[in-house]
Amino acid sequence: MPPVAIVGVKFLNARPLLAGLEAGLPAPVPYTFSVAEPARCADLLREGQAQVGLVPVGALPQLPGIVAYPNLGIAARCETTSVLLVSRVPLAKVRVLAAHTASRTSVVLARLLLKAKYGVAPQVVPANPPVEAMLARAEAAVVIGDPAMAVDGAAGLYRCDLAAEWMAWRGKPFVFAVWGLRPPAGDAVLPLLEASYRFARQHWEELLPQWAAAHGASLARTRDYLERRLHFQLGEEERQAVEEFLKLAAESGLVPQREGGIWHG
Ligand SMILES: C=C(O[C@@H]1C=C(C(=O)O)C=C[C@H]1O)C(=O)O
Repeated sequence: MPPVAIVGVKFLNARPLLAGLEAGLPAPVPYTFSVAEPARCADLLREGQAQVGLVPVGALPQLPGIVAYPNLGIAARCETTSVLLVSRVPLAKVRVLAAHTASRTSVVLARLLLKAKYGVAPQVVPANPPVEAMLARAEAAVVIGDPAMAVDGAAGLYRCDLAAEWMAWRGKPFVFAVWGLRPPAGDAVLPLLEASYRFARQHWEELLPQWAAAHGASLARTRDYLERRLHFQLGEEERQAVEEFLKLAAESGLVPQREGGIWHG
Protein backbone atom coordinates (compact mmCIF):
# COMPACT_ATOMS: atom_id res chain seq x y z
CA MET A 1 0.00 0.00 0.00
CA PRO A 2 1.41 3.48 -0.86
CA PRO A 3 2.02 5.81 2.11
CA VAL A 4 -0.88 8.01 3.25
CA ALA A 5 -0.18 11.54 2.02
CA ILE A 6 -0.97 14.16 4.69
CA VAL A 7 -0.89 17.86 3.87
CA GLY A 8 -1.03 20.68 6.43
CA VAL A 9 -1.42 24.44 6.25
CA LYS A 10 1.85 26.37 5.97
CA PHE A 11 0.85 29.34 8.19
CA LEU A 12 1.77 29.90 11.84
CA ASN A 13 -1.81 29.17 12.93
CA ALA A 14 -1.50 25.50 11.99
CA ARG A 15 1.81 24.72 13.69
CA PRO A 16 0.29 23.23 16.88
CA LEU A 17 -1.69 20.70 14.84
CA LEU A 18 1.32 19.74 12.75
CA ALA A 19 4.09 19.48 15.35
CA GLY A 20 4.07 15.70 15.75
CA LEU A 21 3.75 15.13 12.02
CA GLU A 22 6.79 17.31 11.44
CA ALA A 23 8.64 15.38 14.13
CA GLY A 24 7.83 12.15 12.29
CA LEU A 25 5.83 10.46 15.07
CA PRO A 26 5.25 6.80 14.30
CA ALA A 27 1.91 5.64 12.86
CA PRO A 28 0.41 2.21 12.14
CA VAL A 29 0.84 2.87 8.40
CA PRO A 30 3.55 4.69 6.43
CA TYR A 31 2.79 8.34 5.70
CA THR A 32 4.27 11.41 4.05
CA PHE A 33 3.80 14.96 5.32
CA SER A 34 4.02 18.29 3.53
CA VAL A 35 2.55 21.79 3.84
CA ALA A 36 0.79 24.14 1.43
CA GLU A 37 -1.58 27.11 1.42
CA PRO A 38 -5.05 26.15 2.66
CA ALA A 39 -6.79 26.33 -0.74
CA ARG A 40 -4.07 24.10 -2.19
CA CYS A 41 -4.61 21.56 0.63
CA ALA A 42 -8.23 21.29 -0.49
CA ASP A 43 -7.21 20.87 -4.14
CA LEU A 44 -4.70 18.12 -3.27
CA LEU A 45 -7.36 16.25 -1.34
CA ARG A 46 -9.96 16.62 -4.10
CA GLU A 47 -7.50 15.44 -6.76
CA GLY A 48 -6.56 12.41 -4.66
CA GLN A 49 -2.93 13.51 -4.34
CA ALA A 50 -3.45 13.63 -0.57
CA GLN A 51 -5.69 11.41 1.56
CA VAL A 52 -5.65 13.66 4.65
CA GLY A 53 -5.45 17.45 4.66
CA LEU A 54 -6.00 20.46 6.87
CA VAL A 55 -8.67 22.05 4.72
CA PRO A 56 -10.69 25.26 4.79
CA VAL A 57 -14.21 24.63 6.11
CA GLY A 58 -15.45 26.69 3.16
CA ALA A 59 -14.05 24.08 0.77
CA LEU A 60 -15.96 21.12 2.27
CA PRO A 61 -19.01 21.49 -0.03
CA GLN A 62 -16.69 21.04 -3.01
CA LEU A 63 -14.96 17.98 -1.58
CA PRO A 64 -17.30 15.05 -2.26
CA GLY A 65 -16.21 11.89 -0.47
CA ILE A 66 -14.11 13.85 2.03
CA VAL A 67 -15.30 13.96 5.66
CA ALA A 68 -14.05 16.12 8.51
CA TYR A 69 -12.43 14.78 11.67
CA PRO A 70 -14.73 16.26 14.35
CA ASN A 71 -12.25 16.90 17.21
CA LEU A 72 -9.43 19.08 15.86
CA GLY A 73 -9.24 22.22 13.76
CA ILE A 74 -8.33 25.91 13.72
CA ALA A 75 -10.94 27.92 15.63
CA ALA A 76 -11.35 31.28 17.35
CA ARG A 77 -13.79 33.13 19.61
CA CYS A 78 -12.22 36.57 19.35
CA GLU A 79 -10.01 38.68 17.09
CA THR A 80 -7.38 36.44 15.51
CA THR A 81 -5.34 39.27 13.89
CA SER A 82 -4.71 36.86 11.00
CA VAL A 83 -8.02 36.82 9.13
CA LEU A 84 -8.81 40.33 8.02
CA LEU A 85 -11.12 42.24 5.78
CA VAL A 86 -9.39 45.56 5.09
CA SER A 87 -10.90 48.36 3.08
CA ARG A 88 -10.03 51.77 1.69
CA VAL A 89 -13.69 52.77 1.84
CA PRO A 90 -16.47 52.25 4.42
CA LEU A 91 -17.62 48.63 4.09
CA ALA A 92 -21.08 49.61 2.79
CA LYS A 93 -19.34 51.11 -0.27
CA VAL A 94 -17.23 48.13 -1.31
CA ARG A 95 -17.81 47.21 -4.97
CA VAL A 96 -14.76 45.09 -5.73
CA LEU A 97 -13.27 42.69 -3.21
CA ALA A 98 -9.79 41.24 -3.69
CA ALA A 99 -9.83 37.68 -2.35
CA HIS A 100 -6.60 36.06 -1.11
CA THR A 101 -6.25 32.96 -3.28
CA ALA A 102 -4.96 30.97 -0.27
CA SER A 103 -8.39 31.20 1.38
CA ARG A 104 -11.61 29.27 0.87
CA THR A 105 -13.27 29.99 4.22
CA SER A 106 -12.57 33.60 5.06
CA VAL A 107 -13.56 34.91 1.63
CA VAL A 108 -16.97 33.28 2.06
CA LEU A 109 -17.24 34.64 5.61
CA ALA A 110 -16.36 38.16 4.43
CA ARG A 111 -18.99 37.99 1.66
CA LEU A 112 -21.62 36.72 4.12
CA LEU A 113 -20.89 39.55 6.54
CA LEU A 114 -20.75 42.20 3.82
CA LYS A 115 -24.20 41.13 2.64
CA ALA A 116 -25.83 40.63 6.04
CA LYS A 117 -24.37 43.65 7.84
CA TYR A 118 -23.60 46.15 5.12
CA GLY A 119 -26.01 45.15 2.33
CA VAL A 120 -23.34 44.83 -0.37
CA ALA A 121 -22.41 41.98 -2.72
CA PRO A 122 -19.12 43.07 -4.31
CA GLN A 123 -17.53 41.57 -7.38
CA VAL A 124 -14.75 39.22 -6.22
CA VAL A 125 -11.34 39.15 -7.89
CA PRO A 126 -8.58 36.68 -6.97
CA ALA A 127 -5.44 38.35 -5.60
CA ASN A 128 -2.39 37.84 -3.42
CA PRO A 129 -0.63 39.87 -0.73
CA PRO A 130 0.92 42.30 -0.09
CA VAL A 131 -2.30 44.01 0.85
CA GLU A 132 -1.22 47.29 -0.79
CA ALA A 133 -1.17 45.51 -4.17
CA MET A 134 -4.55 43.92 -3.45
CA LEU A 135 -6.04 47.31 -2.62
CA ALA A 136 -4.67 48.84 -5.81
CA ARG A 137 -7.16 46.70 -7.77
CA ALA A 138 -10.08 46.68 -5.35
CA GLU A 139 -11.58 48.80 -2.58
CA ALA A 140 -11.30 45.98 -0.07
CA ALA A 141 -9.32 42.81 0.45
CA VAL A 142 -9.54 39.58 2.43
CA VAL A 143 -6.12 38.49 3.61
CA ILE A 144 -5.29 35.53 5.82
CA GLY A 145 -2.44 33.83 7.61
CA ASP A 146 1.09 35.16 8.03
CA PRO A 147 0.63 37.97 5.46
CA ALA A 148 -2.42 39.20 7.40
CA MET A 149 -0.39 39.29 10.62
CA ALA A 150 1.97 41.69 8.88
CA VAL A 151 -0.96 43.99 7.96
CA ASP A 152 -2.18 44.23 11.51
CA GLY A 153 -1.99 47.81 12.73
CA ALA A 154 -1.72 49.39 9.27
CA ALA A 155 -3.03 52.93 9.49
CA GLY A 156 -5.75 54.55 7.42
CA LEU A 157 -7.71 51.41 6.60
CA TYR A 158 -11.07 50.13 7.70
CA ARG A 159 -10.22 46.86 9.31
CA CYS A 160 -12.53 44.07 10.25
CA ASP A 161 -11.33 41.00 12.14
CA LEU A 162 -13.59 38.32 10.71
CA ALA A 163 -13.70 35.79 13.58
CA ALA A 164 -14.70 38.52 16.05
CA GLU A 165 -17.35 39.77 13.63
CA TRP A 166 -18.80 36.26 13.29
CA MET A 167 -18.78 35.83 17.09
CA ALA A 168 -20.64 39.13 17.52
CA TRP A 169 -23.13 38.19 14.79
CA ARG A 170 -23.83 34.51 15.56
CA GLY A 171 -22.69 34.13 19.18
CA LYS A 172 -20.51 31.14 18.33
CA PRO A 173 -16.82 30.45 17.80
CA PHE A 174 -15.66 30.36 14.19
CA VAL A 175 -13.85 27.39 12.65
CA PHE A 176 -11.51 28.16 9.77
CA ALA A 177 -10.07 24.75 8.99
CA VAL A 178 -10.53 21.09 9.87
CA TRP A 179 -8.73 17.85 9.11
CA GLY A 180 -10.43 16.43 6.02
CA LEU A 181 -9.88 12.83 5.09
CA ARG A 182 -10.85 10.37 2.42
CA PRO A 183 -12.06 7.13 4.04
CA PRO A 184 -10.95 4.45 4.26
CA ALA A 185 -7.38 5.44 3.27
CA GLY A 186 -7.20 8.28 5.81
CA ASP A 187 -8.77 6.38 8.73
CA ALA A 188 -5.56 4.74 9.88
CA VAL A 189 -3.88 8.04 10.68
CA LEU A 190 -6.61 9.58 12.87
CA PRO A 191 -4.78 8.64 16.11
CA LEU A 192 -1.67 10.24 14.58
CA LEU A 193 -3.51 13.55 14.17
CA GLU A 194 -4.40 13.50 17.88
CA ALA A 195 -0.86 12.47 18.78
CA SER A 196 0.52 15.32 16.67
CA TYR A 197 -1.39 17.96 18.66
CA ARG A 198 -0.56 16.20 21.94
CA PHE A 199 3.11 16.36 20.95
CA ALA A 200 2.76 20.14 20.51
CA ARG A 201 1.19 20.50 23.97
CA GLN A 202 3.96 18.43 25.54
CA HIS A 203 6.79 20.40 23.88
CA TRP A 204 5.04 23.77 23.83
CA GLU A 205 7.71 25.90 25.50
CA GLU A 206 10.42 24.52 23.22
CA LEU A 207 8.36 24.86 20.08
CA LEU A 208 6.95 28.38 20.56
CA PRO A 209 10.29 30.18 19.99
CA GLN A 210 11.00 27.98 16.97
CA TRP A 211 7.62 28.82 15.45
CA ALA A 212 8.05 32.52 16.23
CA ALA A 213 11.42 32.59 14.45
CA ALA A 214 10.18 30.58 11.47
CA HIS A 215 7.23 32.92 10.90
CA GLY A 216 8.92 36.23 11.72
CA ALA A 217 6.76 37.01 14.77
CA SER A 218 7.88 37.95 18.27
CA LEU A 219 7.66 35.31 20.97
CA ALA A 220 5.08 37.39 22.87
CA ARG A 221 2.87 37.74 19.82
CA THR A 222 3.20 34.06 18.92
CA ARG A 223 2.23 33.08 22.46
CA ASP A 224 -0.76 35.43 22.49
CA TYR A 225 -1.85 34.21 19.05
CA LEU A 226 -1.57 30.48 19.66
CA GLU A 227 -2.57 30.41 23.35
CA ARG A 228 -5.24 33.06 23.63
CA ARG A 229 -6.66 33.81 20.21
CA LEU A 230 -6.84 30.44 18.46
CA HIS A 231 -7.92 27.09 19.79
CA PHE A 232 -7.50 23.67 18.26
CA GLN A 233 -9.86 21.33 20.06
CA LEU A 234 -13.36 21.30 18.63
CA GLY A 235 -16.47 20.65 20.71
CA GLU A 236 -20.20 20.65 20.05
CA GLU A 237 -20.29 24.46 19.74
CA GLU A 238 -17.59 24.47 17.07
CA ARG A 239 -19.26 21.67 15.10
CA GLN A 240 -22.58 23.55 15.20
CA ALA A 241 -20.78 26.68 14.04
CA VAL A 242 -19.34 24.81 11.03
CA GLU A 243 -22.81 23.57 10.11
CA GLU A 244 -24.37 27.01 10.57
CA PHE A 245 -21.68 28.71 8.48
CA LEU A 246 -22.06 26.24 5.61
CA LYS A 247 -25.87 26.51 5.74
CA LEU A 248 -25.79 30.32 5.60
CA ALA A 249 -23.19 30.24 2.83
CA ALA A 250 -25.24 27.76 0.76
CA GLU A 251 -28.45 29.77 1.29
CA SER A 252 -26.60 32.84 0.01
CA GLY A 253 -25.33 30.94 -3.04
CA LEU A 254 -21.70 31.36 -1.97
CA VAL A 255 -20.99 27.62 -1.80
CA PRO A 256 -22.89 24.62 -3.21
CA GLN A 257 -25.10 22.54 -0.94
CA ARG A 258 -22.94 19.83 0.64
CA GLU A 259 -23.96 16.30 -0.44
CA GLY A 260 -23.84 13.93 2.54
CA GLY A 261 -22.77 14.46 6.13
CA ILE A 262 -19.78 16.57 7.08
CA TRP A 263 -18.33 14.58 9.95
CA HIS A 264 -16.32 11.40 10.10
CA GLY A 265 -17.71 8.55 12.18
C1 LIG B 1 -6.86 31.53 11.23
C2 LIG B 1 -6.59 31.32 9.94
O1 LIG B 1 -7.32 30.36 9.35
C3 LIG B 1 -7.05 29.91 8.03
C4 LIG B 1 -8.05 30.37 7.10
C5 LIG B 1 -8.45 29.61 6.04
C6 LIG B 1 -9.37 30.15 4.96
O2 LIG B 1 -9.75 31.32 5.00
O3 LIG B 1 -9.69 29.40 4.02
C7 LIG B 1 -8.01 28.29 5.95
C8 LIG B 1 -7.18 27.75 6.87
C9 LIG B 1 -6.73 28.45 8.07
O4 LIG B 1 -5.35 28.33 8.17
C10 LIG B 1 -5.56 32.12 9.24
O5 LIG B 1 -5.23 31.88 8.08
O6 LIG B 1 -5.01 33.02 9.87
